[in-house]
Amino acid sequence: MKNTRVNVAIRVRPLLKAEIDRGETSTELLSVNRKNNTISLQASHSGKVDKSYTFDKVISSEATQQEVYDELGIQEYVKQVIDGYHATIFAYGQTGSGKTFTMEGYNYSNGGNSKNGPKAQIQDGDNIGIVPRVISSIFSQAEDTSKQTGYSYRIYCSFLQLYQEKILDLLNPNHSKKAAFQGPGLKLRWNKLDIFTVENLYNFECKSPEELIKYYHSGINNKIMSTHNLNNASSRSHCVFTITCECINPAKPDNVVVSKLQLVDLAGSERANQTGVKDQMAKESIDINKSLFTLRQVITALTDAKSKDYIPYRESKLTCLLRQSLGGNSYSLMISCLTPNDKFCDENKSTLNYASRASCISNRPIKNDDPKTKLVDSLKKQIKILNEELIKANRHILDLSIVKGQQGTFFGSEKIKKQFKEESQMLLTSNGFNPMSESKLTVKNEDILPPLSNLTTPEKSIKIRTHTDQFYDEGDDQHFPTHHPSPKMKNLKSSEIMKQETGRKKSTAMNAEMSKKIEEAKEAAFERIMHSANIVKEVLQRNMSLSEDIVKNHQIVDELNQNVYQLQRENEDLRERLEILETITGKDSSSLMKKIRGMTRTDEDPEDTRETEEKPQEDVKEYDEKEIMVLLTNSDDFMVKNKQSVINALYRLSKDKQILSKRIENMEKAKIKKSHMKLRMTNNNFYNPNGVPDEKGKYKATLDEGVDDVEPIRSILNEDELDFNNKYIPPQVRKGNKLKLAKHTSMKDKRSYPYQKRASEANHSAKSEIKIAHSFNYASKFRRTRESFLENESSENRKILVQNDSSRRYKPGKQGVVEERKERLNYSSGPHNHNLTATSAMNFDQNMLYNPSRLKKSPYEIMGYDQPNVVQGRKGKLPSHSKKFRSKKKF
Ligand SMILES: Nc1ncnc2c1ncn2[C@@H]1O[C@H](COP(=O)(O)OP(=O)(O)OP(=O)(O)O)[C@@H](O)[C@H]1O
Repeated sequence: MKNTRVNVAIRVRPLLKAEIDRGETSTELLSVNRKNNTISLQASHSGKVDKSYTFDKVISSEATQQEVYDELGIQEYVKQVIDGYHATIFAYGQTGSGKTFTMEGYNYSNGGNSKNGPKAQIQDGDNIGIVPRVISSIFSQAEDTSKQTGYSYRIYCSFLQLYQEKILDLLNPNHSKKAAFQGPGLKLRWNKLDIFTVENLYNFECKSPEELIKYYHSGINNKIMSTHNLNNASSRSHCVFTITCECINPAKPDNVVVSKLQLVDLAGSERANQTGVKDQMAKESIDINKSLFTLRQVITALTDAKSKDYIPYRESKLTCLLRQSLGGNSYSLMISCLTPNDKFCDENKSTLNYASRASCISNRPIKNDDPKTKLVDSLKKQIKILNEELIKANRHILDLSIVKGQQGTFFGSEKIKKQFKEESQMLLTSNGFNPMSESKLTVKNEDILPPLSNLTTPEKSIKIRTHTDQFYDEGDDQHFPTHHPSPKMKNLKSSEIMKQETGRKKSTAMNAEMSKKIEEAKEAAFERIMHSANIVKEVLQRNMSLSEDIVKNHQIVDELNQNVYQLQRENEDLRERLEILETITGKDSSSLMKKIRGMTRTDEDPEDTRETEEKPQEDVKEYDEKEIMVLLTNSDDFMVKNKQSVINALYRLSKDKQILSKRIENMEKAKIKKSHMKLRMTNNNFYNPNGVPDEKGKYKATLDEGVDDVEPIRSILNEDELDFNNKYIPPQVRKGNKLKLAKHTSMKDKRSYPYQKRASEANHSAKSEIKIAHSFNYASKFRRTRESFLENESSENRKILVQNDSSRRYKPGKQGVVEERKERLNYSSGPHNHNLTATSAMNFDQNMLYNPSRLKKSPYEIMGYDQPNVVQGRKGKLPSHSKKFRSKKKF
């Protein structure tokens, strides 16, 4: 198994005729060097190179489809699949950048009344893209390999689209019906190895390229396309065409190798203000952006050493489907498409950044052998190792048997036993033993010596002699007849014995002297060695301390790089969150973006900075959005506050939006009932964003039961910003600041309890009153937020938005001047009535929200968190709305 990177190629499309007609330009913002495979991005119109990137392949706009196919080495990927490996080719980039053109290459009709939008005009020719070329190539490659190896191949195909997080089968006719879009779609299952498979997906066997391409074309016709400002035929779903290849070896018919080639055409990221999409298409756009956001998170996590432990594959079905392609066992190629249009410099930069990150992802392709065959192979390997061990053991027994002069008992297969017996017989005969005297040689611990076969010949002979001498001294006549001393010794005369004795003494003395000298020499040598070893040790120690220093320095550099990288990531995160904000609110955040860019840019683009400085600061206390701006512009710790304030703003906006829609609904009902406007408030209006119930357990309603506020901004929240109920946790609470949490809880209790007590005494549904008050709070808060939005809207939009706001009972004005205060609803209230007059509600509203000093001190405001103020008043009384009372009252 070898590691391989995800290969990344860049393709820049030419400027389209429609773009030229609109007067859009491509003023070398992207300069492509096809030779070096580099692409540089120039800082807007300044001519300065902003950043230069190098990829595996960079293809400029004039390249033909055939050149793209050849230069990207698509044939190689097909070959890997034939050889039994998985491969993935996917196109990535913003909308209209040429992904579908690269993968399919067909022209699209102009949509019209067609059910699924523009239709592909299937044609053959030079313009066909990667998939049709792969289809014709895979069969020919399979045939060639089959001729060489004798293997046979079976080819299958499946085609799915991921539309609004639903998997739909493009080859299943039922899935192209409208009902299918409303259904749950196909299920995604995964196994222990985290391999995801789509349940019940049609998989057709194809005998020829014609059959395969027929299925591909029928799938293309079923996919959902639409027209928007940036693309006449824009994919509204991510499409995955999978070619499965089964390879059968006739010698091992049970071993079927199954490999897959995934060809993915992703939908492009898009901005609502550029594409001009509305209604259903706007929803599609949010889903596309969400899944691409997760894809980018996966790419980031795979290349970030810190977050490698958790890769968020499961957060989107798209990333589940690409699990094996990114950080998995597949050969992968990412084709990042760019548009040369100057307008999309930021989008191109983002694409290039993620492409360059993706090129650092490493995959581990493995051959997809049949699991049974894999097991058999591994068992065979084990048997081989065990046989080798057995041979070693037998050799050991053989050596011992020679030493003892006996035939040993050998182990293993008959063949091995026979081989060793013959060898041992030969050796015993050559050493003068009787090979026939076979005995059971028991191997004791002390017998286990290093195998003699491993030693060189002289050593071997010495060893054998040592053992034989040992037996000789013991006088083992029977087994060592040729070496037995007794007969010779008996025949020696005494003088000869004497001579031998003297000679032996002399030689012993000489030997002793020699051994003394040797010992001395040894000691001297040892000292010298020790001295040298000490020097080496010192040098090594010095080296070690030096290398430690180097490692430390590297760590410091790494940390610094990490910090820089982190800042860049946060900056990009912010941009993306703003995009999502823009998609949610339908509002152009480009002015905000400009400011942020102005903030982060220090040395360049003085124009932007000036613009930020010149814009007068407005009353920050009055408007939430301006509060954010102040945070953004004045903060030292820019990134942290910036992120938090954007989250707060998103959070408030999403809440306000939902509350407003509820409010509108209620008001509509009220209108119908004319004289008896009963505001039946359900628990839904009442919520406790921190999920902390009061001590009486009265405030059980949580975000989950009430408005599901987190969902629209969920994708931009980090794990640690949500509690186990998936609720957003404000930073102060998250940090475990118990004091603040306690204060926050007790204040809420103080304010709520007397009111409830009073309500129960009066047999009055305080709850519903509180809820109404909340509802009004929301409405007016929304109004304030809306006012700030309206300021930036064109007069036309402003008019429409104001008209649409059916809950607009208060005219815009500073510090809550209620102009329609006189309005009384024809509706009675009393202690036994479960409802509350609109006047009372207005009073709550006025009292609680339009007193700026109170607002300023609200704990929720201090915490940067938008909690509706719980009704506050004197015990047992409804809070007064008189000016006098209002001015006295304080938190
Ligand atoms: N290399 C190219 N040469 C000529 N025309 C191209 C090239 N690339 C793209 N185009 C044209 O640009 C337009 C947009 O391309 P395409 O539909 O492939 O974009 P896309 O990235 O798939 O967009 P979306 O994400 O919205 O589906 C099409 O009209 C296509 O024909």
